[in-house]
Amino acid sequence: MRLHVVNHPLVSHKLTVLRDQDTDSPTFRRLTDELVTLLAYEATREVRVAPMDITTPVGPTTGVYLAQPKPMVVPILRAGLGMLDGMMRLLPTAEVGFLGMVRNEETLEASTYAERLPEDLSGRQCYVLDPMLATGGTLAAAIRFLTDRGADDITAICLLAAPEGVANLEKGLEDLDVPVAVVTAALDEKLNDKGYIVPGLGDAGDRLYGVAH
Ligand SMILES: O=P(O)(O)OC[C@H]1O[C@H](OP(=O)(O)OP(=O)(O)O)[C@H](O)[C@@H]1O
Ligand SMILES: O=c1cc[nH]c(=O)[nH]1
Ligand SMILES: [Mg+2]
Repeated sequence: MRLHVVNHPLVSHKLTVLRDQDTDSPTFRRLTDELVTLLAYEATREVRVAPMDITTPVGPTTGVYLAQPKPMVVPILRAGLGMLDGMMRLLPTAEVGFLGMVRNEETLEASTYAERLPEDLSGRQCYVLDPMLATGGTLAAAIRFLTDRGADDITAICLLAAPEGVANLEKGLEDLDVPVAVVTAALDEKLNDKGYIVPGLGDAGDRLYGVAH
């Protein structure tokens, strides 16, 4: 598994405001959107392209276009939905599939409550969107779900990651014969005893959309 922590002053600045407990929901949503677009630029570095001949007003040349099959963008509900527009701004022709997952706040086990994805993802590059990589349980299950359907290249975009979650993910996917990359704006210090990222930003879903329970 490849971990890429995007090191850029604009990313750090936006992330600082995002983390601030006094940042309200509308601002939190806008900053999430902006951060994702910046992270997506790095995350799509290996997106598959094919050569294409075109003619400019001055003469012929060969460029590239996004290869078929189209990339699949997979936001993990709820919080990942806040990252979708920012991603689609860079990859407007991608397809979108949805995974609804929730972490049990007592056991920290992730479970899937909804899915809307093609049965066959053979040969598809998938971009998973989830702001928080905490214990890694949610992302590990999501990646396994996609590779079980044939996805052959997975990149996850997360706003924040915890070292424990990265290690768990690496271990949990050891047997997987599919390249996996995680692109994040920051690798934080640790998890607290409730499985929250420290210093983190709190509950991403609640800060985007309001308290769920
Ligand atoms: O790495 P993990 O320990 O599995 O935790 C991370 C998950 O927890 C949060 O989702 P949550 O269960 O709060 O659902 P929500 O997005 O609906 O708020 C977050 O959005 C991730 O999906
Ligand atoms: O810090 C955390 C951990 C899991 N989910 C969140 O939204 N935040
Ligand atoms: Mg939540």
